[in-house]
Amino acid sequence: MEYAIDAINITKKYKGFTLNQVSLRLPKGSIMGLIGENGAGKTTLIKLLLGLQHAEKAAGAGKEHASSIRLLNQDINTLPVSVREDIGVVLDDCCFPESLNLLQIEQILKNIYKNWDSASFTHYAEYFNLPEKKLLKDYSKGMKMKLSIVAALSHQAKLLILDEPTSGLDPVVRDEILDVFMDFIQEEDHSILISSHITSDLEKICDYVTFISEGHILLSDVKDDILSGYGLLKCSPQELSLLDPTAIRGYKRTSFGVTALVEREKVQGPFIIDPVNLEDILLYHVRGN
Ligand SMILES: Nc1ncnc2c1ncn2[C@@H]1O[C@H](COP(=O)(O)OP(=O)(O)OP(=O)(O)O)[C@@H](O)[C@H]1O
Repeated sequence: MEYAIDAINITKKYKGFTLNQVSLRLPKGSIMGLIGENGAGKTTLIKLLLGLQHAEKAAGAGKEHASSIRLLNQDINTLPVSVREDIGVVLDDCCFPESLNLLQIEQILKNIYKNWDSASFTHYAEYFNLPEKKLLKDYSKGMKMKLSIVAALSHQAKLLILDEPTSGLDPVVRDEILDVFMDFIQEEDHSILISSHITSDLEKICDYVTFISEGHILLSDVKDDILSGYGLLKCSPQELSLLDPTAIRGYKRTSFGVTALVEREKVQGPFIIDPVNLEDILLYHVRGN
């Protein structure tokens, strides 16, 4: 399988936080969602992938400690400018000068990107109803986010890396943005990594999902396999204690007994297991006893 992102054993240490030997592989042609609680390490991981932060040197000499980040088949440390242009980035803060308007920003971007596509920029700016003459400082939060997305989509990128591109936006705008991402992914060599707290957005568009918590990857797999492989089991504490412990990923006490996140195939017996969503999976992994 070819990977748009192939990151192995990435470690980053801050005071009080370690992103610990994280690996992440995004198959070419697909969308992966990155889900985790506040402070889980999503932005740190994204910045490492983009080379905006540097990972720690590998701990040992052996192959099992080897660490590398490859984007579009190139090592991040030696990424040619031409490949950098193939990566569209949206970070959670808008990085354009506030004193400029849309047209002035386009002039700057045109000079930066060799593959700049003015027609695409105009198309997406119109699609998102972005005013041409208004200064950026007078844009709403949603407009600024849309502008970042329009820019990322206008230099013929093959890989989009998006840090919370729909956070703080209303459902209508989010839906418009998700449609644009779905459109982008129609090209078979296009791929997207997207982090979000809005798990329903990720549930709509992602092929793969990676859960991260406290600097560790909890789970990374095909979204449909995750959703069909896990379920919520309501039972008594006694029944829970009889289950294979490895089947239980977390549980909460309720007024009726307990509700547990379980791996369906490891549960024997006449239990009814309810379907689960991505939010439940994160909550039970992180907060379930
Ligand atoms: N430059 C930095 N210096 C020190 N600590 C940092 C730095 N950047 C991030 N951290 C710490 O790393 C941890 C992970 O932060 P990160 O921003 O990656 O989380 P996140 O999953 O993106 O969170 P959120 O969902 O709130 O945006 C936090 O404890 C944060 O304080």
